[in-house]
Amino acid sequence: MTTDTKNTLLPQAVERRNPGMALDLDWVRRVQANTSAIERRARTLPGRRTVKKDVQAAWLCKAVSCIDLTTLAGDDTAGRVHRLCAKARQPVRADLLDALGLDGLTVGAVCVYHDMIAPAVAALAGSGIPVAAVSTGFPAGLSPFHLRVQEIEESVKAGAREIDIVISRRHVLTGNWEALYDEMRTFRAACGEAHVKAILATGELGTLRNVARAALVCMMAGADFVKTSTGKESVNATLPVSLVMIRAVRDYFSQTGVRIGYKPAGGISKAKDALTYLMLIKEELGNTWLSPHLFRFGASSLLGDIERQLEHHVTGRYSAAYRHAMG
Ligand SMILES: O=C[C@H](O)COP(=O)(O)O
Repeated sequence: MTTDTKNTLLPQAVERRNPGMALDLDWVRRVQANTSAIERRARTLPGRRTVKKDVQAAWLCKAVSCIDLTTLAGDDTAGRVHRLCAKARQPVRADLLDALGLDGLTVGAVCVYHDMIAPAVAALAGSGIPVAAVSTGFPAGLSPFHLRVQEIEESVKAGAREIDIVISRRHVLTGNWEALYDEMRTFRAACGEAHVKAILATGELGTLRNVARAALVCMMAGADFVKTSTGKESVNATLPVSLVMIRAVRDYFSQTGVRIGYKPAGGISKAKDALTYLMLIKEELGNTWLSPHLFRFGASSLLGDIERQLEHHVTGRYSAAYRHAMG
């Protein structure tokens, strides 16, 4: 992979949405997941394919451009969100960026709870960085349905350009694909022009087959992205789950010609893990998906480790982690 020709990784205009399609239950029921084969393939990924030096630095910058820089804590304040947004605008120190030959670099989005949209929108004004809001009774998604829909509408009105919804896990666990489809369809309609990411909460779906089927149904109902986790489940993003979801994205593309984005989220905090995910995307989906339009990391602390690695690449030294702290 090379860096973009103009040496900038700044936000670009948004491309085509997923229009969705009618629910195709035959297709959903045909979907299987060979757990042992998937786990075997996942075990081959970390550390096997390494990229070195300049290429690695370019990949790490690409990873930064794909981060949904996230704060989803009960004690979030406008001050914390302002600091996070300052980091989103300039995720890597200017001297490091210079040494890496990049003119511009931002993260993909800033992801917050509904109440923090206004300070985030204000702090990101003019940057082109979208605000993503978690809505629909995040993280459990168990508030009354009409309130979940209303929350989306309020978040869009407050300026969120991306909405991360949580699905009702029980629809998956009971195989009620019609209910999941209708729910997702309603959420997507409430989003209007805002892009919608469907959080599957894969750690609570029981089986990889359920993960594959849930991803497919959400795509049929118009999800622009499928996302693994809220970050609040006991098991969040994993490589086997990612393989299953990425292959669902690939199948959906081959059947419909529509590209859906993928967002692993929760527990991704190391630069080397980010590289593994980028390799996985490249190998399974191809270079087109290595773009913030089609790939995001949901992460609160990944950026700090990537910046440390980039600093090491440029200066040959590591500084203490607190020098790259946020919040
Ligand atoms: O969607 C993003 C996650 O909530 C972030 O999870 P993390 O704090 O484990 O990086």
